[in-house]
Amino acid sequence: MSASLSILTPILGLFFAQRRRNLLIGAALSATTVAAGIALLGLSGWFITATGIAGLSAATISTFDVFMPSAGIRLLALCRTASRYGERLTTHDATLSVLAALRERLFRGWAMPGAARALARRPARLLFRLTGDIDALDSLYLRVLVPAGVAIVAALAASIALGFMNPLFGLTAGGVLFVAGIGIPLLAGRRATKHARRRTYGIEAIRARTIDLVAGQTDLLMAGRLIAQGMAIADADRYAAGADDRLNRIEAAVTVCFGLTATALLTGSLLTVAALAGAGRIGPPVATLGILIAFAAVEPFGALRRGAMELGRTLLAARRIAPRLSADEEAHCKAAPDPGLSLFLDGVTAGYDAQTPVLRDINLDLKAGEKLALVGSSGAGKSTLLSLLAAEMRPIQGSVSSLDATLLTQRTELFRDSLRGNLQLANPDAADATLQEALTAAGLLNDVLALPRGLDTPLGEGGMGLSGGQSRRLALARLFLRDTPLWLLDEPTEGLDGATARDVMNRLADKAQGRSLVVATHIRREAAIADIIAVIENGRITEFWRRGEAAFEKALNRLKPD
Ligand SMILES: Nc1ncnc2c1ncn2[C@@H]1O[C@H](COP(=O)(O)OP(=O)(O)OP(=O)(O)O)[C@@H](O)[C@H]1O
Repeated sequence: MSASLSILTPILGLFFAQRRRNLLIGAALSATTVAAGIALLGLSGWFITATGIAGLSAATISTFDVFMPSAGIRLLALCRTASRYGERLTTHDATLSVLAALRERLFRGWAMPGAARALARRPARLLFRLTGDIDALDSLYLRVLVPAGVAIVAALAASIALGFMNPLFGLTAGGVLFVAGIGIPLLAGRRATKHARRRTYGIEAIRARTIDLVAGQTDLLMAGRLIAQGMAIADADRYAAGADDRLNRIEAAVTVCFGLTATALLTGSLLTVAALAGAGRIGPPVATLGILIAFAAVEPFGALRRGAMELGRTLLAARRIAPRLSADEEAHCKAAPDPGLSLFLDGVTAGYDAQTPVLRDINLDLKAGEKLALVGSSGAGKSTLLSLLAAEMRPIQGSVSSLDATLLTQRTELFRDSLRGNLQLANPDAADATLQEALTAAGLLNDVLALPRGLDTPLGEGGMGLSGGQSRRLALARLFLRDTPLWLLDEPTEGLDGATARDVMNRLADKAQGRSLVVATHIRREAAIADIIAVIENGRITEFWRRGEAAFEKALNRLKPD
């Protein structure tokens, strides 16, 4: 368990690094609320009993001071209300702002090179990290740490107060409160971890399968798998519900344990104060005070019940998020090549798993400003090489260094946003004039100006509302807005008609002047832009020709004609 708790260290570090003052003030106010509540209940009990006894005789009725205790009760009541209000304000504000910062940090991590591939492979899982896991962390401070701290303060305060009546009484009550109050939530947290993890996986599966059902409805229907997919969702639902059921049982067991502890403590306290009062060591008002203090000291432990259940979920969330927090950002940054080079690969082996490398022993360098075409049959490893250069993946062996690069993938990724929003992804600060310049270079400005809302035209999911050619030109305009010294293009004109494709390539060649370019292609018109052709077969570079060499033209002529 201590190993599990150590997982919380980076998360706690983040909490306290960001809003240390507010979190500490919140915890202090929380402890004040509980201490005031215990004192209020104890003092009220003492006051009622003492007043009743004083009223029994005419001699004491006139000397009994009712003003001080009642003023004390009013003060404690006010203090409790004010500190509870202040605590809610401070702790919730601090927690929410820490979580917002954490969400931003994770999001930035996933916007880095390398993350797109992971996101594409496990979209549901990563979405859950940003939503469910971060939400689970808000329990860490509010429902686990603060209640645990407050419960310890309450146990200490009760132990000291009862210790004044009888040291053994104080020690025993404090011991029971500590052992049960902290032990039960820890045990429950430990038992809940497995089920919390299952519940999380179940919910992830429900989300992923439901998205597949909605997005792939037509394909599923054609393959006769629609009902099977529905059943797969029901399976995931049953799995999550089973885990939920186990968690509810654990929660119910915690409630029973806390109830039994509270009853045992109260019974013990009642018997102890009765014995002390019987022996004349304390009077009836102090006996009432003792029982009520024990009664009030149990209350904060009730709040830990929820925390105990959340502990499993929180530990799991922390375990999943912590590596991302400690992952050094430089790990994803590529090394820069020697001056004068735009990229340098030395003995590179790479692949999607270490057992089956896709690229083997690749040695390649490209001077700054040179343009390289990667050709080879389908599945040879061209796109994989581009991913390596874009730092989307890391080599299994060897080293890769390249200048800052922009990757234009085979698919045009357009979002449900305005045309302007889709363009500004490449350069969030770009003004309309810059966007229009990029659109002109991509040959799309006239089409955009013909639209009634121009740059404000909303696009549907996946760029719906634009033709294939227009979408590709929009992707091109986005590339032009990225002023990086190296552009990586994966079949940039695939799927376009000949005239549009030639136009796109001319515009690309224009804009690429002075930059380095690597284009993965099967088509002659795309490779024709290059100074060098590298042929990849089965993950190895088998040929390497420079413009001017006879074999360069031969290699070009082997490609698919325009
Ligand atoms: N995300 C992935 N996970 C696992 N294997 C992959 C992944 N992407 C590609 N591969 C495999 O890696 C090998 C090389 O694929 P890659 O896409 O690099 O080839 P390519 O030369 O670009 O092909 P094409 O010309 O058809 O685009 C193929 O066997 C492919 O199945």
